[in-house]
Amino acid sequence: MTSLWHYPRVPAEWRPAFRDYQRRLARQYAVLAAWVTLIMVPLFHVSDWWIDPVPQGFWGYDLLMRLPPLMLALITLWLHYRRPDGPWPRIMAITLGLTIMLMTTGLLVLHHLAGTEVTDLMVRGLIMTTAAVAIVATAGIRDLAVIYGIPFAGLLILLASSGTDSVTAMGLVIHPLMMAVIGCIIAEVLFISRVRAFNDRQKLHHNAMTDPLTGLLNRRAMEGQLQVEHARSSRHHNTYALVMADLDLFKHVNDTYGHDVGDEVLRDLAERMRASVRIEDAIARWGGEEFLILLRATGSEEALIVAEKIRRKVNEKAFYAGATTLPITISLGVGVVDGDPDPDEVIKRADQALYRAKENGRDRVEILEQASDGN
Ligand SMILES: Nc1nc2c(ncn2[C@@H]2O[C@H](COP(=O)(O)OP(=O)(O)OP(=O)(O)O)[C@@H](O)[C@H]2O)c(=O)[nH]1
Repeated sequence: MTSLWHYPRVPAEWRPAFRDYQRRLARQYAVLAAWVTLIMVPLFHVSDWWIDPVPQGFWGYDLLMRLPPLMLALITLWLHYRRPDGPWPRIMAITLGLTIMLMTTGLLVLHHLAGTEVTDLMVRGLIMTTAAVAIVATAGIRDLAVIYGIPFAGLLILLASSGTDSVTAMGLVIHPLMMAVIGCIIAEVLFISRVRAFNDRQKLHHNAMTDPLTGLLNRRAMEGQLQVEHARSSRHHNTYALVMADLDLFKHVNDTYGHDVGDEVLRDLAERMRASVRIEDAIARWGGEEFLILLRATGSEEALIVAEKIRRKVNEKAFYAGATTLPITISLGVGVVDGDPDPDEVIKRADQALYRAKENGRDRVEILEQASDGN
C-alpha cells in the first residue's frame, strides 16, 4: 500500500512523457480558465453595478482592473487555436491565474482605500477567486507560490504602507489567506495523485510491452516498433537491419542443467545483447530462445559487425551454472530492408539467414541481403 507521506517521483526515463502529459493538462485548464474568465468577469462586473451597486465613479476603475484578465483570456484562446504546440500552456495558466488574483486584490485595495461600502463584497470576491484559481496550478504548490505569492505580498505591502491598522488589515486578509492555504493543499494533493496515476499507468504499459524474464521488449512491442521504423525508412529512404538470433542446442542446456539454469542463461544473454547495440536500437524476445534485434539507420556492413559482436560476446565469455561452465554459442541471421512492402519480408529474410547459419554449422552469422536471395 502506498504511504500517505510517501512523495511520489516520476522516474527519469518517464519524465519527458510526464512533461507532455502535464502540458496537455495545463492546456485544458488554461482554456477552461480562459472561458470561465470571459464569461464570469463581465457577469461580476454587471452584477456589481446592478445588484450590489458600486459607488459612483468606481464603475470605470473596476472595469479597468478587469480588462487585463479578459485580455489574457483572449490571448490564451488565440494560442489554443493558433499554436497547438509549444511551451505556452503552463505559462499562460500561471499568468492567467496570477492576473485574476491581481485583479481581485486590486479591487479590494481600491475599495478599501476609498472606504466604499462594497469592501466586504470584494473580500468575498477574493476568497472565491483564491479557491477558483487553484485549479490552474497543474504543478501543485510550485505554481501557486507565484499565483498566490505575488498578489498576497502586494496586498500586505499596500495595506501596511497605506497606514491601515493591523486589526482592520487582518480582518481583510485572514479569510482569503486561509483559503490560499486550502488551495495549496488541494492543488498539491491533486498533483501528487496525478503523479501516482501516471506512474501506475506507465508501469502497466511497461509490463504489457516487456518480456518478464529478460526485461527486453516482447513480440507485440517489437511489432509496433517495426511498423514505425519501416514507415520512417520508406519515407526517408534510409535502411534498417534486423538480426534474428537463436541460441545453439539450447534444449541440451535445459535438459542437462534444468530450466532455471536455462532462464539464467537467457537473462545473461539479454544483458550481453544490450551491451552490443546502440541505445536507439531495440531488442525483443521474439520466441522462446529466439531474439530479434532492430538496428536503426543501419546497412548490411554495420549489421554484420553488430551480429558478429554479439556472437563473440556469447562465445568468448563463459555462462555459468553454479561452478559449472556452460559452452554456449549463438547463431544469427541478418536481413536488411530493401524496398520491402512491409517489415514481415525483412523478418522472413533474417529468419532464413538464421536457418542458413544453423545449417552451416551454428555459431556463425549469415546474411540475406537481396529479396531474391531467399528464393
Ligand atoms: N529455460 C528456458 N528455456 C526455454 C525458454 N523458452 C524456450 N526454451 C527452450 O529452448 C529450447 C529450444 O530448443 P530447440 O528449438 O529444439 O532448439 P535448440 O536446442 O536450441 O537447437 P538449435 O536451435 O537447432 O540450435 C527448448 O528446450 C525450449 O524448452 C525459456 O523461457 N526458458
